[in-house]
Amino acid sequence: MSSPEIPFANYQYEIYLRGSMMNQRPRRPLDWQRLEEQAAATLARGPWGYIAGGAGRGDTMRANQAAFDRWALSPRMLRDVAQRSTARTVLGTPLPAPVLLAPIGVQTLAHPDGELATARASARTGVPLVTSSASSFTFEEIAEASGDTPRWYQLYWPKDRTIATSFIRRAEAAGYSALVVTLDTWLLGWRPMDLDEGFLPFLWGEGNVNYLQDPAFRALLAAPPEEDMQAAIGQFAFQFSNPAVTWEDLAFLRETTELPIVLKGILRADDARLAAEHGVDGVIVSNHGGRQVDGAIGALAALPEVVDAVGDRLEVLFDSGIRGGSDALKALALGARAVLLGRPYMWGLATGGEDGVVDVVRSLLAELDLAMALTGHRTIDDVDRSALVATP
Ligand SMILES: Cc1cc2nc3c(=O)[nH]c(=O)nc-3n(C[C@H](O)[C@H](O)[C@H](O)COP(=O)(O)O)c2cc1C
Ligand SMILES: CCCCCCC(=O)C(=O)O
Repeated sequence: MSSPEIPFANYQYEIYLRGSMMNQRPRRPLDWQRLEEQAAATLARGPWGYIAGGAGRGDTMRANQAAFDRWALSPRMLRDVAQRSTARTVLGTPLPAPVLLAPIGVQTLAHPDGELATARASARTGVPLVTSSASSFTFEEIAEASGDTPRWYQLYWPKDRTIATSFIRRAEAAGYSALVVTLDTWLLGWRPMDLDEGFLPFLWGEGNVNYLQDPAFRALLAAPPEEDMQAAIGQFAFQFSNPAVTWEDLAFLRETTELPIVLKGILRADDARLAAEHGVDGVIVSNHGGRQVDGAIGALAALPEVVDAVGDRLEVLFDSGIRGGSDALKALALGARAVLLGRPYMWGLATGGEDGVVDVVRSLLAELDLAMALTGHRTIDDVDRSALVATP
């Protein structure tokens, strides 16, 4: 396990010390709302809309935030929190905290170093990155940049199984230790901000490097992409997603890899039970950050029923709406084994590249550590639903 550069609890004191002794202020706002505003001012309209935007009227994005407001932390006192740890093992891998960086595609939209910067930030903080199938650099390049920190690979399951198998083999060879299969984005949601701009970064433009360099993909082409890029991109657009997949197809993935398989996008107890019956190792309760079904349930509102249904059979992770340490603690208290951070690290990337992502991750870990301690818990395993009350 990689160790973070600075113990989380010391982070805020380091900031105060730098301010008072050296007159140095943080390079970027630590408040993520203000960081987001800075990112908005940094990015061009298309990339900004793509990253920040949601489906339809944005009701699901709002529901994600509202779901956190329905729970309040209920702090306990005098419980000796001097010695504590946020460490937790997730899918058999010890981590400094139950936090990962959610798969986010085409990160060069936010910064020219894209996923390489995020991967280096992952290496510096010990917080794993989940590399997207729609990454702007190859899985191999990103794996190398993430050093010894554990990393997971997210699959957008292609139509042709030879490509899926090739991607999985490449991910295994590059040292990814879990396979995340995203279930909620076989078709792209209705995204007015992108439609207004006519902006769809991952499908057109220069194509997807992971496909263009893949031997199984290239074998399907009449001419290599270097000779006929138009046809290669057409084939990529056709292959990229397979809306015909059903639960029965999971057997193929289970037979293809021994990596733990995690299904991302589960929002119901019955689907969670099906996941358990199909032999997967984990699920991520997520609505894709409100980017897919407008009017869908806030992701946190779905978490308790999924944990109650399958929490004793597989690991239940959570994303969609984490905007600070208290949010992470609420999700963990509701039974999430770990949480994934989404858009906020893109605001760090947009405003400060690798350092920007490091700052966002460190502030999340520091705030989580403090929220854990100030509510009277020494370890994450001590945190359960008794830490919460439902708000009236
Ligand atoms: C710009 C952007 C691109 C994304 N790309 C992917 C992707 O390639 N694969 C995936 O599984 N999820 C993707 N997601 C969804 C995230 O993994 C995660 O579910 C979501 O960001 C969580 O919501 P939040 O950012 O509001 O917390 C993307 C999200 C954003 C904002
Ligand atoms: C067929 C849809 C692919 C979407 C890839 C990127 C993504 O997940 C996003 O939310 O945008």
